[in-house]
Amino acid sequence: MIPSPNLSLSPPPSQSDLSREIKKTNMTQVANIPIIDISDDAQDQAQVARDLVDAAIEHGFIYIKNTGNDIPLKAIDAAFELSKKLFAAPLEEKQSCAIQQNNRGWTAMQYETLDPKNQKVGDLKEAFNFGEFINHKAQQPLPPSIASHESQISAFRDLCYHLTLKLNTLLGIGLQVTPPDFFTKAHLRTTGPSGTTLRLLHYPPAPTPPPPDTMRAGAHSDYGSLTLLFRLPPPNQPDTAGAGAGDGLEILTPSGTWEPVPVCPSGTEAAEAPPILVNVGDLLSYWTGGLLRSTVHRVVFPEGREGGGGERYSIAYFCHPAGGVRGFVGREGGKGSNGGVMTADEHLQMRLKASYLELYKDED
Ligand SMILES: O=C(O)CCC(=O)C(=O)O
Ligand SMILES: [Fe+2]
Repeated sequence: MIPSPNLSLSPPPSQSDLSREIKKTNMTQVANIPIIDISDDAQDQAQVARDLVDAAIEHGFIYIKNTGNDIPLKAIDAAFELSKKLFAAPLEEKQSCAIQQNNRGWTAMQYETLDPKNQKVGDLKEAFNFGEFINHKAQQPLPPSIASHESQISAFRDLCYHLTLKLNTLLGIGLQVTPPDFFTKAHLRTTGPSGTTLRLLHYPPAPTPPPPDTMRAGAHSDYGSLTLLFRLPPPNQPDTAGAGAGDGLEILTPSGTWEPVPVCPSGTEAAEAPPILVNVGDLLSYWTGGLLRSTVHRVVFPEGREGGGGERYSIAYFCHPAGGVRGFVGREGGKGSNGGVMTADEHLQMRLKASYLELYKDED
């Protein structure tokens, strides 16, 4: 059953144009994404749900206060340590786990092109995708340098899984879908295997000057329903405002401008850990008739910025509904096996084919 979100929901009033203009003349306008605390069960959950939905409608991006209640801060630190270890491993080790059409494994520098229509060369990044685990065991080869951390990776995936279930539940409540747990059920592991992927990303230090026509990650929207993004603050640099704002991640605004998304937005500078960034992906946007916005984003070289040009690590958790769930009509016009409506898996395959030209070169 396809949910029918309450389309009479109207976006919250946006910041006045005047204040935007004033800010623009003084400094880089950073994205005005709200910070929401979903970790405090004593809060009015209906209100938290409405706040989440409002942010998902207006921005498609939401900062989740990182209190450590949902994902212990130590687990995030340990995941970054693991990522550094993995990417520092010898090339042959990573090559032995090269990405397959099941979207699992290592993608070399410039192997993926997230914006194939506009990019002349692939993204200047490498990544490692972990697909679903079964009984805490990876269903794919792991590089020897991190093989002993299999249970740690599985546990981190589980923490992300539970956080996305919580977010899906709140979005269902906030949108008043019928039944309210519609999104949650579609994402339960018991509903079936899914394309959900934990992805470690490594961007090498930016060359000076950055190569022309090259992006760290080309402009794209995410393929799944929700994405969690963990980032590290750029060293030695406040990233909240000014010419050096952000770590290179930018979102496309409805007016067509790019706005940096700081790792530590204003008000969180003193927090023990940066907030977790959540964004709506294409599937959740299609499911809600476009009400929730799947915002286009990219990672640029920090041109003219003092910090952020060094090596960069991030961790993304792409949450997908069970692969057999139907109901997706892509704006790309892809056709599913039963006419115009795709399953979650069919949609994922369509998107992977567009960004991994080499991996699918032998197919039509
Ligand atoms: O590395 C980042 O900050 C963002 C990466 C991203 O958008 C993606 O992998 O989909
Ligand atoms: Fe993305």
